[in-house]
Amino acid sequence: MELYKATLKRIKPANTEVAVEAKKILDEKMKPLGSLGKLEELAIQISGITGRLDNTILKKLHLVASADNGIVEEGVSSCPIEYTKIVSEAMLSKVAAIGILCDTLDVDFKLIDIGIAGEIDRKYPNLYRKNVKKGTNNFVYEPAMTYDECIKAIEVGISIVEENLDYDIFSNGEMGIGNTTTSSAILYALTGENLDLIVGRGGGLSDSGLVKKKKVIKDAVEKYNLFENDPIEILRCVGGLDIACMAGIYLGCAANSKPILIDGFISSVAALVAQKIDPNTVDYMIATHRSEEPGMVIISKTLGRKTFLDMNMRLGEGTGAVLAYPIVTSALEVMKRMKTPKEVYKILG
Ligand SMILES: O=C(O)c1ccc[n+]([C@@H]2O[C@H](COP(=O)([O-])O)[C@@H](O)[C@H]2O)c1
Ligand SMILES: Cc1cc2nc[nH]c2cc1C
Repeated sequence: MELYKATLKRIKPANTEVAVEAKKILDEKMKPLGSLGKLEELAIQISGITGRLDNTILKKLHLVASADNGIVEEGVSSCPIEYTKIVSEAMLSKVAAIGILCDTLDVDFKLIDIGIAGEIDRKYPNLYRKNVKKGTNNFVYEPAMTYDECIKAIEVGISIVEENLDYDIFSNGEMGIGNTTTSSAILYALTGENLDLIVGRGGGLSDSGLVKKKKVIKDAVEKYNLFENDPIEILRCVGGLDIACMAGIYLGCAANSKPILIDGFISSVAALVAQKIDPNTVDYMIATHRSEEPGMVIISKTLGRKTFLDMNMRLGEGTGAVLAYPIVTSALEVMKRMKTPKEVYKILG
């Protein structure tokens, strides 16, 4: 609880003066005003985040939070429950998508067991063993976790960012069968939007499964009286340990002036939780790809951040976020290396 409270005290808005200065520098380059579109926006945002005009991304860290969800007992996922553990190990062994993308794009990768039900017996150098609980409770019958468990998972996210402050930029993702149900429930409680616009098929749910998924979400949000409730109460009643940990990662990045790339649906819902805890956290977040889950439209509107990749992806793991690294890196290189017309004339004699 102490780390959570102390971190909230340290979160400040990004530096708008430096962002304005960055825009001025970009406007002077040899190009029509604003013609590099999103690349310019990214360079300006990152300048505001770090408070510097000479940003280089050398070290990139991708964090995946893995956890099981008790709500899967209700038949809300088509995926085998043991996949949370098996796919997590596949990621660590670099045979699942995210391990391969991180390898390809020179991104360091660490996985956090924040609540996997099974035990990972093998040794992995990049595994954080921070299990708070062996999967959450089924929220149909009781809150997914206690207040203390929820704060503990958030604090793990914060402390892992703080252990890795030698990195220039972070990204996150998750693995957890059933987590499109927990994230949809949070999104519903936070926004009160139409359930049909929020709830999707996740890993590939049947028609009858989808009806059940909407019903358990609606019933739980009403039962626990979550509309307009405090974000921690929403998170602990119907959320997941993976989402709590990612919310902590966003808070940790904001408190330490580090940019963080958001991934798809679940990672974006965790971003909304962090936004609700402190709206200034959004200054440090970079939305990347539009997941195919239907609720992404409402998330973008609520977060006020537009995605720039549309790859028809809905895997999770942070795959969309990691694909954005070359674009973000390019934005900073352009800002640093492009010249003004005067400089170009001088160079070319
Ligand atoms: O990130 C996304 O946008 C996304 C959309 C749909 C599914 N997923 C992944 O699929 C799993 C959850 O699906 P489900 O149907 O079990 O709730 C979980 O491991 C997520 O990483 C991820
Ligand atoms: C195979 C598989 C891989 C995943 N990676 C993230 N979520 C996943 C869900 C499934 C089912």
